Amino acid sequence: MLPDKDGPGVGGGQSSPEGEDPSVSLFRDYLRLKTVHPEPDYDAALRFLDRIAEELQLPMKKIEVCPGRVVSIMTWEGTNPSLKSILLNSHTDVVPVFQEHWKYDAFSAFKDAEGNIYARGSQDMKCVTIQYIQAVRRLKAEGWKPMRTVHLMFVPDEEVGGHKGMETFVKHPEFQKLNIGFALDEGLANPGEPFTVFYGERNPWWITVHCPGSPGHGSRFVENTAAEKLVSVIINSFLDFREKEKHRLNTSECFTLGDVTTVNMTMVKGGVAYNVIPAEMDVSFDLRIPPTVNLQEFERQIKQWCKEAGEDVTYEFAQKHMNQNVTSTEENDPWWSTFSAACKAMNMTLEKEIFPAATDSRFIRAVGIPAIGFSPMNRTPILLHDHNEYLNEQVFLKGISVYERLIPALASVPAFPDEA
Ligand code: MET
Ligand SMILES: [Zn+2]
Ligand SMILES: [Zn+2]
Repeated sequence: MLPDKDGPGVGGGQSSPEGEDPSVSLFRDYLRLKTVHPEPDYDAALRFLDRIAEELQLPMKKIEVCPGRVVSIMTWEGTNPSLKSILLNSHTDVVPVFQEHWKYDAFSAFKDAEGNIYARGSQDMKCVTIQYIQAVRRLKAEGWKPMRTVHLMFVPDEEVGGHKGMETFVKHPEFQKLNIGFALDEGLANPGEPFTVFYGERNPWWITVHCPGSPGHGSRFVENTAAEKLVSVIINSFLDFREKEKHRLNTSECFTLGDVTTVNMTMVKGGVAYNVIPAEMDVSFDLRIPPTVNLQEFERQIKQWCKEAGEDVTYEFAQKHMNQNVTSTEENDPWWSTFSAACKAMNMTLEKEIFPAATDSRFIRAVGIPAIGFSPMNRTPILLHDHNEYLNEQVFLKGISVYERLIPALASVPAFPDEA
């Protein structure tokens, strides 16, 4: 089959490849925008979203949270706008690709004979962005109106830690003005029939351990070297702990990745020449810690590991998320019960988990707003950040219908006693 040569389509589907659902064409157009790190083309995404807002006839607000980093919000005002609103969140950026490992150009959104659409962002999370948009488009076309206001939010820089995106924006007065009661954000695919939903996340800690030591000539037995401390930190502490956690995950039937701590050594630095013993070596780790772990105790453990490696061994954090809020999935919680009942009514089975990586939901939960991570992709291998990331068009289309039911359900949650 020849690669698809159709140019970018338009939202209404005016230039869809023949026989293709216009929602699929719109999805593929969006996938072709190179919002890829390290230099995402955010302007292209903003132009795309501007056009959508115009088509949907929804007002769009843009807030530049940091230079060149704009959060945009399309607002569908509810019939009772004083009630708390519903947030449909998605990030616009995607992670880099190793093109040589891809079957197709990662930004061509090639669709194969089975309807699998290959592109960076097809699962993470451009699918969800377009699903929200198309669900809203259909609901508007049907003449339905929300009671609670619905905000569609498009955020930059999630994939690089959210510092110039959601982390900053949740503290902005414009965020508070949105008066959000409940948020939906990204989840993960599920290879089986059920859908996975995430009610919390592991805390990401990015840590660098500095190991100073005595320098000297590479031909001698110098005492107290940086390398000896580095080995002690790596082997006797972090990686030992890593093995224990891996064992805990592999021997427990009821654990998923989100229930244990992962540790990965991701960077090592140090040294200038073969024959010069360096005065310092640094090692960095990516840690992901479940919300059930006592973080103060865990940091004491890290401090102890460093101390055992040498009195002068220190550490610093590049990322240290401390908030452990999780979202209620009790049946008496009005948001959860509405969400789960709507899924049940569509015969969907849900698997509740802790998200193993990190999303912008952690910042939303940290300011006290309940958030559920959910990307409606079942029968789909988990391929986010991987080579040959794809999503089947039928799964994608089904997801639009899912939001077409979820949005009205959530926007109709009756006023709480404390709401105006
Ligand atoms: C820890 S910052 C978040 C970046 C990315 N989503 C990850 O989980 O690695
Ligand atoms: Zn994502
Ligand atoms: Zn991601």
